[in-house]
Amino acid sequence: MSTSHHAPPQITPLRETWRQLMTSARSRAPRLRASLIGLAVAAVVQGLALACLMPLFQALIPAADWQAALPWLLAMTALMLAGTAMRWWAQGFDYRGDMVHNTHELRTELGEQLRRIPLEVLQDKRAGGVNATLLGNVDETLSYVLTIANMMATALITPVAVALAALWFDWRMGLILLLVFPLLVPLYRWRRPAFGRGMRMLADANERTSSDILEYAQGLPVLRAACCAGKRAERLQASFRHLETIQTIGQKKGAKPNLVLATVMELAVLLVVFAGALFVVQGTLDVAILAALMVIAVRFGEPLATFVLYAKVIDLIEAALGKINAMLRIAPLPQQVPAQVPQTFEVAFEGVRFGYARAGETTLRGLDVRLPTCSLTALVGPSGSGKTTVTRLLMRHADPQAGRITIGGVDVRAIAPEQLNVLISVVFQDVYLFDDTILANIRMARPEAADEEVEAAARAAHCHEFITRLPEGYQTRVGDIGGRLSGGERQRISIARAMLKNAPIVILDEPTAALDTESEVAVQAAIDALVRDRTVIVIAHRLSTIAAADQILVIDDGRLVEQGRHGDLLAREGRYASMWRAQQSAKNWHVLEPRPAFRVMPPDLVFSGGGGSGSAKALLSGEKG
Ligand SMILES: Nc1ncnc2c1ncn2[C@@H]1O[C@H](COP(=O)(O)OP(=O)(O)OP(=O)(O)O)[C@@H](O)[C@H]1O
Repeated sequence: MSTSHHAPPQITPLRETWRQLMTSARSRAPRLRASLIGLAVAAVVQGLALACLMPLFQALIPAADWQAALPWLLAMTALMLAGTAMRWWAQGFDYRGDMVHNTHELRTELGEQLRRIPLEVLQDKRAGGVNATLLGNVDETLSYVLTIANMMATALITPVAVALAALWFDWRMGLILLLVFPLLVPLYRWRRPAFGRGMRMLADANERTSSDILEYAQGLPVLRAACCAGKRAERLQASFRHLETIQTIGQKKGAKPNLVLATVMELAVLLVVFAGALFVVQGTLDVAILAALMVIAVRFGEPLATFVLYAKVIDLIEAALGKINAMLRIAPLPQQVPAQVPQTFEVAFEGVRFGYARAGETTLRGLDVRLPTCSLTALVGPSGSGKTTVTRLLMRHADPQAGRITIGGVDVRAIAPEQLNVLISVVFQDVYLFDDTILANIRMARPEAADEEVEAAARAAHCHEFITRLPEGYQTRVGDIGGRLSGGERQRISIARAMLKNAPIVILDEPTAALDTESEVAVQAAIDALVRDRTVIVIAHRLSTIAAADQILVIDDGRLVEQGRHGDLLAREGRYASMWRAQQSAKNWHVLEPRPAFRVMPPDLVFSGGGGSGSAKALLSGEKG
C-alpha cells in the first residue's frame, strides 16, 4: 500500500471511476446516481433557459416587440426556476444527510473489512495507511463528488445544450459552438494522465507521511530509550521532504498546462464572437442572435476556464476511490460450509505446510502434532523457527497451503470466525490497552459481561488490588494514567480479559518475558489461574518456565525436531538438551567489571534454579501438577 510511490500508478478510465464511485456509495448508490443524473438534467435545463435569450433578443432588437418577447421571457424564467429546483433536489444528497450517512456506512464497512481480511494481509499494511484510507480517502471521495459533478455539468453539459439549441436559430453558429465547447474534453483527456499520476503520487506520499508520523509518535518512548529519536526524526523529515517534492512536481506540472487550457478556452470563446461578428457584417446573421451568444459566452467563460483547475479534484477522488476499492476487494479467508462448532478442544496439526505470501519460502514444513484437551504444550526453538506462526495458523490469521488444523476434530476452516474467536484466548508479550476505562478494557473480551463478572475476572487475574488503588478504580481511564501502569499490571489486565473470555484454548506468547522478577511472580500467579483446565500453548524462550509442560515441541526451521517431556528430552541429549545446557550456563554470566550491578542477563530473571523458576512452578503446579 505504501510502496506504490516508487512506480507511477496507472490511470483509471472515467467509466471505472464511475463504477468505483457507485460501489463506494454502498446502499446510497441509487440516490447518488439519481442526484448526479438530476444535476445533468438541471444543466441541460439551464442551457435551454439561456438559449431562450436568442429569440428574446430577436424580439427586442432592433425594435422592442413586447408581445413576441413575453412568451420567451416567461419560458426562460420557468426553465431557470425548474433548473434551480432540480439542482436543489439533486444537491439534497449532501444537505439531507445522505452523504454523511454514506461516509459513515463506508467507514463502518471498511472497519468490518479490517476484521475480515486475513491478518497476514493486514500485517503488510502500515497503520497510518489504513488510517488514511478510513479517514482521509472516505472524506475525499464523498464530500466533493456533488460539488465537482455540479461544476462539470455547468462547464460541459450546459454549453452543449446551448449549442444544440443555437443550431435551430443559426446552424453555423450552432456548429461552431458544438465544435468549440467540447474541445475541452480532448484537451482535458490529454492532461488527465499527468494529473492523475500526480494525484496518486500525492495520495501515496500523504499515506507514507501519515504512517511515518503515527509510527514515530507511537514509538517515541522506545526511540528515546534507544537514543535514536533523532535518527528516526531524520527519516520522518525525509518523508516530509518527499511529500514536498511531490507537491512541487505537482504544482509545476499541473499549473502551466492548466493555464494553457484556460487560455485556449478563452480564445475559443473569442473565436465564437469573432465568427459571429463576421457573419453579422456579411449580413447573414441576426445581430440579436450574436448579442445573445455574446452574453452566453461571457456566462460560460469562467466555468470553462476554472473547470480545468478543479479537474484535479476528480483525480483526487479517483485516487481515493482506488484505495477504498482495493481495501474492499481483499477477499476474506474462505469459510467451509456448513459451519461446525467443536464439542471438544484437543488441537491437531496434520501435515501442515505454510509459507507467508510475501516471504517466498516455506515457514512450516509439514507439522504433525496433537495437543490433547486440557494439556499444556510448550513451543520452543530458535528465533524465527516458526513458533508464532504455529499459533497464528491456529487462530486462522492465514490458511496453510497443505494439511489442516483441527479443534475437536473440526477443521478450523469450517469454524465460523466469530466462533473461533470465542474458542481461543491469547495473552501476548505486548499488551495493548485502549484509551478507555479499565472496566471497558477488561470487558472487551465479553461485552455482555456484568460489572461483577469483570471484577471476578480481575480478582482471579490478581489485578483487583492495584485497580482499586487507582484514583477512580475500575472507572479510571487508561489514557489518563497511561504510563503509570507497570508492565506486570498491564499484563494482568490482559490476563483478566482472557479470564473473562473463558475460552477453552489459551495461547500464551511469552507473557512474562519482559517483566521484572516481582511482576513476573504476580503475573505467573494470574496465568496459573488462567490455564487451569484448558488446552494451553505456551511460546517460551526461557526453558525453565516450561519444564513441567505436558509436552515440549522443539521447532527448528519450520520442522518439529523433538517432542516430549522435559526429562525425556534432556535424557535424549538432542537439540533440547543442548539448548537447556546453553541457558543453564548463561545464567551464571556476569559482567564483573567495571559495573558490578549490571549483568549481561539478570540470572534471577532468566533462570532461577534447577527445574524451573518459582513462578514457573506456580504456572505449572496446582491442578496441572
Ligand atoms: N507476516 C509475515 N510475512 C512474511 N514472513 C513472516 C511474517 N511473519 C513471520 N515471518 C517469517 O516467518 C518465519 C517464522 O517466524 P515466527 O514469528 O513464526 O518465528 P518465531 O519462532 O515465533 O520467532 P521468535 O521466537 O523470534 O518470535 C521468520 O523467518 C519470519 O521472518
